[in-house]
Amino acid sequence: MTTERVSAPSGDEEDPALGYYDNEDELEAFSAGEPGCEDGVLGFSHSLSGEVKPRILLMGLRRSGKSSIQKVVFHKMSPNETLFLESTNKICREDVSSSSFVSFQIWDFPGQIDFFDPTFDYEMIFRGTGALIFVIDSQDDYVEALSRLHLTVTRAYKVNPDINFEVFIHKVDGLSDDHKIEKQRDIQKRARDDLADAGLERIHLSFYLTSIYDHSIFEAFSKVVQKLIPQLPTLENLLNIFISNSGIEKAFLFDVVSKIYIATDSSPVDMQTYELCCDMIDVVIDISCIYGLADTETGLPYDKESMAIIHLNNTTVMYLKEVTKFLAMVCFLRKDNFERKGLIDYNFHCFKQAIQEVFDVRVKVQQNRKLLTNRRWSKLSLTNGGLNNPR
Ligand SMILES: Nc1nc2c(ncn2[C@@H]2O[C@H](COP(=O)(O)OP(=O)(O)OP(=O)(O)O)[C@@H](O)[C@H]2O)c(=O)[nH]1
Repeated sequence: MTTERVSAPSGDEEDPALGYYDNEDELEAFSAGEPGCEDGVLGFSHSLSGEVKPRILLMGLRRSGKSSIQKVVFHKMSPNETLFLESTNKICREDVSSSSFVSFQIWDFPGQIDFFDPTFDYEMIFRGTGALIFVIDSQDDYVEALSRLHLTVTRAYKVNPDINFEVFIHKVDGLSDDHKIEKQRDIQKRARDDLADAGLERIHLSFYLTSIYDHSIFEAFSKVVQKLIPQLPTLENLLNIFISNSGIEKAFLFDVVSKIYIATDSSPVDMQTYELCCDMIDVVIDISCIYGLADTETGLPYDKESMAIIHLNNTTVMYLKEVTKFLAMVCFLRKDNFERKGLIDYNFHCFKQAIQEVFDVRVKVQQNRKLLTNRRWSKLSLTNGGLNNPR
């Protein structure tokens, strides 16, 4: 996945598929109201181009672990290195675009920000938001975090009831299993009671137990991202058809860099299977990085030929194959069924073609949107004597 800091914000069009809306005026208003923003991190010079990306906000009290989550998941930072992260004092916006399917912006908020300062245009922020992740430090007293969560969620809901509210009960690595469950139950109950007391029980909060020291943070992020992929039901369907015709037990579609799985078939996911997939991707990428040649476009040593087969000691076979330049399919199947590898490969070929068609539709939608935007701009510049042309 390519992660980059961007200076140009995304488009202003209403996205029929995603239902998000960005607007240049709004962005500029926000920019003006947030004096601490760095150019190049939050430069809102021109937003009327390109694709609208769903926005994921990372919020929570200071030192709850927001920046660490972002660095570990999207920058491959080792968890121990996060000990040396400095406190964030500006909103950091980052574009994560690895494919048409996994493409969004992450906004990391400083913990100490006065979120409801009148100069801070929170309405604009929430209006274009797809998911709000609220991080609660489970190793700390969470009373203040809960009241902050309540305030944030209720304000955000008023502006945009379509936001997915995701609560990460974070840093659970220090807790025993019983303790984890107890904490989750307590936090969940208090948060929901607070909403019920305010007559807002219709607001749905999803809870996840997370830690950067294991795979739980990747799994939680996968679920958050999946909710923002409008093609998810189609992808799931394609995977169901693929596995039922190939004698495969479980299949995941992974983003190879972040190890976020963007879709899986409809059978339940267990953590161990997910962890094995992550380990397999690490092995493939690490070996390729050492001995392979990096693709000039993506910078990744991962291409059409990339594949791996691992025979586990319990008669299960893991099979990884490249789907697109950023995506890989990882499957689990019995050894006996792997004897029909020709059939699996043929079905995989059909699956890949179907995925390509889904991609093409999305690309067409984006191109049409771009055309429409350009037309609107040329009309605007004509009426203003050519002075308004942003280019
Ligand atoms: N044990 C443990 N520590 C964590 C975890 N995630 C983050 N931390 C630690 O928590 C501390 C604070 O992390 P940050 O990512 O800087 O927190 P933040 O929320 O971005 O803080 P601000 O920028 O001040 O808002 C760091 O020392 C991290 O190493 C985790 O899952 N487990």
